[in-house]
Amino acid sequence: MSLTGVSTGARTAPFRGPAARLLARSLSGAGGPLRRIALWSVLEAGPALASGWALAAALDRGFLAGEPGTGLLWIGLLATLYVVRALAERALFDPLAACVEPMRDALVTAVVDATLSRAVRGAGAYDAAGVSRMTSQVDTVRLVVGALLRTARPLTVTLIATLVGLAALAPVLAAVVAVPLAAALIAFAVSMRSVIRRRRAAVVAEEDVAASTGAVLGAGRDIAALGAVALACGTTGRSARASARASVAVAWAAAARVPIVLLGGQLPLLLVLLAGPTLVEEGTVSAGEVVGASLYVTGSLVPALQLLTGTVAGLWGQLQVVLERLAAATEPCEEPASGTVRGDAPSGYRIDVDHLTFAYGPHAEPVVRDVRLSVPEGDHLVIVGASGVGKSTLAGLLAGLERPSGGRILLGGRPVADLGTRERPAAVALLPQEAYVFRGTLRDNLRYLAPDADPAAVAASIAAMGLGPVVERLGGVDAVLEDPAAELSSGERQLVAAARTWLSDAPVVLLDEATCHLDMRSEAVVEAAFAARPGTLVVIAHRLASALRGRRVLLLDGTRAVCGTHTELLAAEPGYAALVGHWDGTAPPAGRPDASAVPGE
Ligand SMILES: Nc1ncnc2c1ncn2[C@@H]1O[C@H](COP(=O)(O)OP(=O)(O)OP(=O)(O)O)[C@@H](O)[C@H]1O
Repeated sequence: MSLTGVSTGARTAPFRGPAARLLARSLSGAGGPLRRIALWSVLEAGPALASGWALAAALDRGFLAGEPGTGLLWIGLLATLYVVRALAERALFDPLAACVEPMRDALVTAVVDATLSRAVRGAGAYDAAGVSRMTSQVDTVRLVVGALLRTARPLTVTLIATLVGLAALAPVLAAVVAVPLAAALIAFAVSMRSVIRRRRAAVVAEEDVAASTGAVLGAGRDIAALGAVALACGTTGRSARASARASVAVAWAAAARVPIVLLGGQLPLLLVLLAGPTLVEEGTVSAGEVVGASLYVTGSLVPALQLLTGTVAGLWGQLQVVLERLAAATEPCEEPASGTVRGDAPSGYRIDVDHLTFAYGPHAEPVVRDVRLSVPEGDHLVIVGASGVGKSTLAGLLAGLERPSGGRILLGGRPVADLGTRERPAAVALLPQEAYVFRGTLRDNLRYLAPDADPAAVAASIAAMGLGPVVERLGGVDAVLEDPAAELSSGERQLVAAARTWLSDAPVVLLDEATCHLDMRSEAVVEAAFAARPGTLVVIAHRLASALRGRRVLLLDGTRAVCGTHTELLAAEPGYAALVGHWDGTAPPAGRPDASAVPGE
């Protein structure tokens, strides 16, 4: 099983499709630093280009020709090139950082954007653990790209410079080296397919271990109570063994690359040494050129091939797999109805709930079952019920955030779930428990749903919510909230979010325990302000006082939805009386529920 749902199929070619596009997108602003890196790489290539050539000259024109001073001069030149390379390597760190750090920011932004837009559009559950896992994968990409720029780049430069240097020194020896080297590079490219396939399988297997271990740890008490320890251990053990097998397969793929170094590095050296004496005798090459060619092979080619088949191959495979997973997770989801109302716009804002049923999965028990309800324009309805009975689910359905599994909800005659992403919050404002105050001024926060609100309207919303002391403490509505989570308490954040909703034009407001962090007095102020605001108010209550303030109460008891006034429900519904008793400890008097209430029948 893959946690991110990425296929483990046979797609093995490196950097195609979404993974390549994601990498290109994240590096799109790095043109300048990449050009600087390329420039410094040319200087870095000096020793690889000139080492064999300088050594051959030192021997042929210096030490072997009885001119040790000239020989030393050539050796000195080579040493200078090494110093220049060291300086170039040092200068590379700045452009490297300028390349990978913005890339990390771009990837994190893409991950968070995709997760938020999926959650907002209802295309997937909000997955905080997934965001955390993906941001750690982003860090892996940053580290691997940084490491590849430090290894693969000089490696490529070295390979090219070595071949150029060798060809300039002794073309015949260059030909001897080039043929097995080309064969080795082709074998390497082919082997990378299997490396990436095996590495992908290893990552998926690791995720399986994490998932199965997490499931077992999360249900530890249940497993112990069932006496199913052996069964649970068997499951996680199988995942662990599969992961170990996948890791061994990766190691075999790495080991299988050793012959590539023998083919592309050691064999050319052998050929140069075998052919050298004959070529020297024929006068085709000098002794110094044979030694110089050997230095090109042993000093540059063999280390480069070792680096290529070891570190670089591993990093490349890792980058490919991680980018694939990030690309799958950050694929944009479709914008429903391009933010417009499908079909006709709602006429009015009466809510009609007809045989509404909703389950969180195709095989799950319905949380909301066959509910019928009418909420006329301007109503003040309070929804109550035991914890977990489905109140928030119903609120989400009324706000059009969830689509009914059966039945329908009409707002002004139009299915609320069909409203576009812009019209929906303008028609139905859902204020949940977790108030979100974003970074910026208080004024921008308050006017988010009503960008045209004038200062007087903003001041009215502040007064209506009793937010004045908070605004004063922060230094006015234009004070910038740098870190709202730290600067405001949970209750203050709820007040800001409430004022924002109060200021909006939404004709229907749903308060889903939106005042749970306020004291009773502040909660009364907020609910009274919303009740006095034109439009419909639906409150999910967590206190008796909220139920008492409503015009009607809808009781969810898990099997039915019963609607009536507080007095009527108290009289006729033992479940409601029990809830009220739980809230304030009083015994319910007798009475009769509202006959017009529309429970599931
Ligand atoms: N996204 C979800 N996926 C699956 N099940 C869910 C999801 N959200 C809620 N549930 C389940 O649906 C049921 C109803 O949850 P809901 O939050 O609507 O109840 P509630 O009455 O609002 O509870 P509370 O008063 O504790 O907030 C619960 O059993 C809950 O575990």
